[in-house]
Amino acid sequence: MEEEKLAKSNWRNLINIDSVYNSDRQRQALSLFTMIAFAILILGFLLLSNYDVYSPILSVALLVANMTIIACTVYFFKTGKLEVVSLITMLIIFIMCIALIYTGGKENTALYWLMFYPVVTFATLGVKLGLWLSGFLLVCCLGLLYGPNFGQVDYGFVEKSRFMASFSLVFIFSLIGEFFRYKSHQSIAEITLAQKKDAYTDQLTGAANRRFVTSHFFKLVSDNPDNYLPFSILLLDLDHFKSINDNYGHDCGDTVLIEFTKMLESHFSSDSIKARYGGEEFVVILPKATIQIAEHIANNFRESVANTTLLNVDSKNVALTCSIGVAQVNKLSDYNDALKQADRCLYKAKETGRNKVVSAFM
Ligand SMILES: Nc1nc2c(ncn2[C@@H]2O[C@H](COP(=O)(O)OP(=O)(O)OP(=O)(O)O)[C@@H](O)[C@H]2O)c(=O)[nH]1
Repeated sequence: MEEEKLAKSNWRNLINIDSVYNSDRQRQALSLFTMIAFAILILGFLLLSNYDVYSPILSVALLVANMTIIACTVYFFKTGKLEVVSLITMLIIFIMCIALIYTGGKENTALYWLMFYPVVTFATLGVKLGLWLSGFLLVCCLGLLYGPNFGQVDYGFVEKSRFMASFSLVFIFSLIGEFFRYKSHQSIAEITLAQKKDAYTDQLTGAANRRFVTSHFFKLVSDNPDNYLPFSILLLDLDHFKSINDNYGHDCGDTVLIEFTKMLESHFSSDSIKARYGGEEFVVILPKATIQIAEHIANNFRESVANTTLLNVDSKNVALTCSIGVAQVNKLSDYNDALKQADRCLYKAKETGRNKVVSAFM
């Protein structure tokens, strides 16, 4: 599609792929809460069966971790703030991991329990935050296992080195897995956006098509009615267009449609929607415009079409005009009725001589 043709088509910026991002968010939420369910059970079980063996520091850390993730789950269901909940949960589990290494857990087996941390952090927080939190835990492990003694338990040399090696591998593999998952998700999102834009674009003129209006624009209006309603519909139709095709050929007819679309783009404000509804029929939607304003704008446009050369054949200008029917939409459910009204007005404009604007207001 020519860039020039679409230069002013800011309707394309209205197209989004929220559904793709919502399904990724759903994946993140499902991962987090399934893992949380397991974590609550395991932490509860460990605490109940080992409270007499664990050091008080570890028992308190496990209890606080369990209470916090239960509170976070409740908070998520009340507010839907997934990112905040994921971050708080992983920070609390981070502190629990430090307490585990520091105290050694039951019979100094704490190190085994740390392996899950990078896997869960990358899956729930993504590459950047996963890198920060898991990387920081790796550094803390290094400090606690090989650094100065702050009262932490002593692990054997072989145990420490094997743990560091395997924990680093889990960290690196989790990072690689999440990085490429993120990259492929981005490509899928870009492909989906391109396909969606393509599906909503009229191939000949580069204007929006009818599907854009009924599938996408309607949703925008129902989500933000105050930004759009009331709006006016202009139904535009080129006069005697068939004779252009018959006299100058189909390619010339196509050129006229493209030039007419460029006129629509340049004449109407960038927040209005201009769509080709089929053949030589176009719809312009003017947000927050009453029928009186729309009728005035439509008349200006009709005049400028009549005064513009849309087609020049053998250095001769071919005169073209358009007829326009106008109607107002006060609520979205009225759209189809208003479109029929605009269609009746357009028919009247054609019947009464063409190169006219007829509005449902008159
Ligand atoms: N070149 C070209 N012609 C098209 C296209 N789509 C529809 N048409 C032609 O548009 C013409 C529409 O003709 P009519 O519906 O009779 O309307 P009209 O000649 O404009 O007459 P009035 O609307 O009554 O003024 C037909 O000849 C279609 O073949 C297109 O994409 N390209």
